[in-house]
Amino acid sequence: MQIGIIADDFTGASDIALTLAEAGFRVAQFNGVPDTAAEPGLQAGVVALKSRTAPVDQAVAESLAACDWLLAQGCGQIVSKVCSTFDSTPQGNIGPVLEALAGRLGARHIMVCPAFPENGRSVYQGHLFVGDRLLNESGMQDHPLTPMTDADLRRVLAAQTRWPVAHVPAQVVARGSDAILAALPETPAMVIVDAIRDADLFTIGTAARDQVLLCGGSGIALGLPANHGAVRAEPSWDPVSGPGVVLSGSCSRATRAQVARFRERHPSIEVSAQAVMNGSVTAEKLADWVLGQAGVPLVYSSADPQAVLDAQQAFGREASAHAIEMLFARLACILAENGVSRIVVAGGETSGAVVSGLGARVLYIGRRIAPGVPLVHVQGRQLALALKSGNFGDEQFFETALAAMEGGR
Ligand SMILES: Nc1ncnc2c1ncn2[C@@H]1O[C@H](COP(=O)(O)OP(=O)(O)O)[C@@H](O)[C@H]1O
Ligand SMILES: O=C(O)[C@@H](O)C(=O)COP(=O)(O)O
Repeated sequence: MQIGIIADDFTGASDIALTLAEAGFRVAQFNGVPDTAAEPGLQAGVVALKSRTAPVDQAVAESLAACDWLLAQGCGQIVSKVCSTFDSTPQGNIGPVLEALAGRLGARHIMVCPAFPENGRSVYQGHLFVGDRLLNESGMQDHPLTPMTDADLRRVLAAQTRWPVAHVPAQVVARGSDAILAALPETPAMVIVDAIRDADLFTIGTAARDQVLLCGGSGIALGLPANHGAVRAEPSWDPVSGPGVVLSGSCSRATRAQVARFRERHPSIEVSAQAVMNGSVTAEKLADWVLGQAGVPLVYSSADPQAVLDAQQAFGREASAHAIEMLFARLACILAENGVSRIVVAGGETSGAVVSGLGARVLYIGRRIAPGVPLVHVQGRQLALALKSGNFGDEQFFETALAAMEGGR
């Protein structure tokens, strides 16, 4: 393997795995740190962790374990994959994880760029935009676990690390990869690099040829396979048919619109945090309901910011999130055991829980359903998944994903 990715959540992992696959690399997603060697012939491995919201010590330990495994597979470059909206808790895992990885790898500079222009995330003058809004006005300020209230990435990162945080502005990036390298400070630093177009990310990829450690969203990987001579290609997909289900634990704006649309045309059931916490809803009861439906049903806990806030005030932020995630994990496990073979999941934390519930250790990446979301196939099983990041996909995403799994559109 040449490039190793440590992803802080599962949707993010499949997002960057798609970028690498489309750039022509043979890639697999590993859910958690594997305890055996990877199959031969892979050029990139993505280790998916559920560390974005974990306590700092745990996130650091898991990231180092992932790094060690990737180094043992031969990787010469490590990418720490974070969200394109730079999601982190107020305690902040991104800075401490990068410090630890830099220590392990001997990195002096860490270029940091979460831009994903195709999905509207751009970094300009150190600030992160979602479309034409600053991050803190994009809806991310209401995220259930990682509210983002500051768009200045230099300030966000500086609050999480003892390292100096430098900045390479768009004007320098536009001058090319040598200009980026020349702009890196002489002393060790984390460096926010602006990118507003894919072309900027390709330039950053070229500049990063000899950098042992990088940090970013999936866009940071756009130009990396070309450094190894890879040529762009569409990943292949073997169709999977059979019963399907949509599981949505994401409360992000895009997901709520997708839920609203899907509900109009398909059987659906809402799960409230209250019902999960008082035990009146269980995975077993939900599975009975799902398996009794004609067509593809939707189970969702997706709720607006006020409902989420009410639940958090009543039961606690972590406790309500954890209980809902465990419900989806158990539900997915029962459904797969009963023949459900197409599962669309909305939400990064939710996807982590579901994939763990399914006991899926290795995922192969198929073609794209939407920017940042590939079809994925669980190794050794007739089971297709789509792990959709909260804010990705258009309103028809769920229907598109289910059809794409069967080979159609
Ligand atoms: N109704 C709800 N009330 C409180 N928390 C919720 C509710 N529904 C989902 N959650 C929690 O919110 C979090 C959503 O995060 P995630 O799945 O990563 O979605 P996204 O990709 O949109 O960020 C999960 O931990 C989930 O369990
Ligand atoms: O970079 C991104 O935006 C995604 O790859 C990602 O990490 C999304 O996280 P969630 O919104 O929590 O699914």
